[in-house]
Amino acid sequence: MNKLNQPGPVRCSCCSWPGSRQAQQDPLFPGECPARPRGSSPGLRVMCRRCCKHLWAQGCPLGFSSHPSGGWDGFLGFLQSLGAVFSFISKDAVAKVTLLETHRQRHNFVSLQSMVEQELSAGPAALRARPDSGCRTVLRLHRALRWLQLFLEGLRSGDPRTSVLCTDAYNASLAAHHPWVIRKAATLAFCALPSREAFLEVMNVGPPEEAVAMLGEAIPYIRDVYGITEELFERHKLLDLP
Ligand SMILES: CCCCCCCC/C=C\CCCCCCCC(=O)N[C@@H](COP(=O)(O)O)[C@H](O)/C=C/CCCCCCCCCCCCC
Repeated sequence: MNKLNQPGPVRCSCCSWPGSRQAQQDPLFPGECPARPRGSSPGLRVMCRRCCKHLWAQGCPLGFSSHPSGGWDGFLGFLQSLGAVFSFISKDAVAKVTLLETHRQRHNFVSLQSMVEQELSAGPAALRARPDSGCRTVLRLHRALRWLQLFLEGLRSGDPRTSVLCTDAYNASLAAHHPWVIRKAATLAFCALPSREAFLEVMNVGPPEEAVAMLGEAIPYIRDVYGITEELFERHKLLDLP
């Protein structure tokens, strides 16, 4: 039976995220993530989950639930598997995802858009004064997503120097928003990154050329997700939340 005609929630066959009613009624809703990788790497499953533009744009509950069906757990596990040198990064990511998940459950947000609307309802000044708002937390992860996009584009290009790729991606995205000490610590950590082969292998989608092909499919979705968030935050003047 067509997934759109099924009673109950439609689930992405890739990540099992249950689509919202709005998403289910949308003829564009694919019922599965178009960036579905063929392998089972937690890191890439997460990338895939997070990069389904339909789910994100049309009702994915913020798109970064830490619930197993939400996807972040896998990526964070991947980050943690990189070792102690990356723990200050993974701890920050875990803290931010946990905060967002708490907000999502408390307020029943069904989408990024609904979170922005709700948090702005008290006025922009009140939102700017909140150190724990969902919007400022999403903004930090949104900037990290830009890093991810640039880094994966570099990996796909064939350049074997992962540390250089990572540093360049960082300098073109997150670095401008970090104090000196964080920039130094991040740049040092990047020196400990595994090789390009190891990255492609951990994606677990087969030989390197298949992993590269999968990146070619997934990166456009990352760009879309980034663009959707950027446009939303720009429209509401939230791109410089302190
Ligand atoms: C809406 C977007 C959803 C999806 C986003 C997915 C992005 C996945 C990419 C990377 C995961 C790492 C997440 C790191 C988040 C860093 C956020 C940040 O900028 N935090 C700083 C500011 O926070 P506040 O103090 O204002 O609350 C914080 O000071 C930073 C702490 C740690 C250093 C962060 C360095 C980030 C380097 C990112 C590269 C990750 C390297 C992984 C190697 C595979």
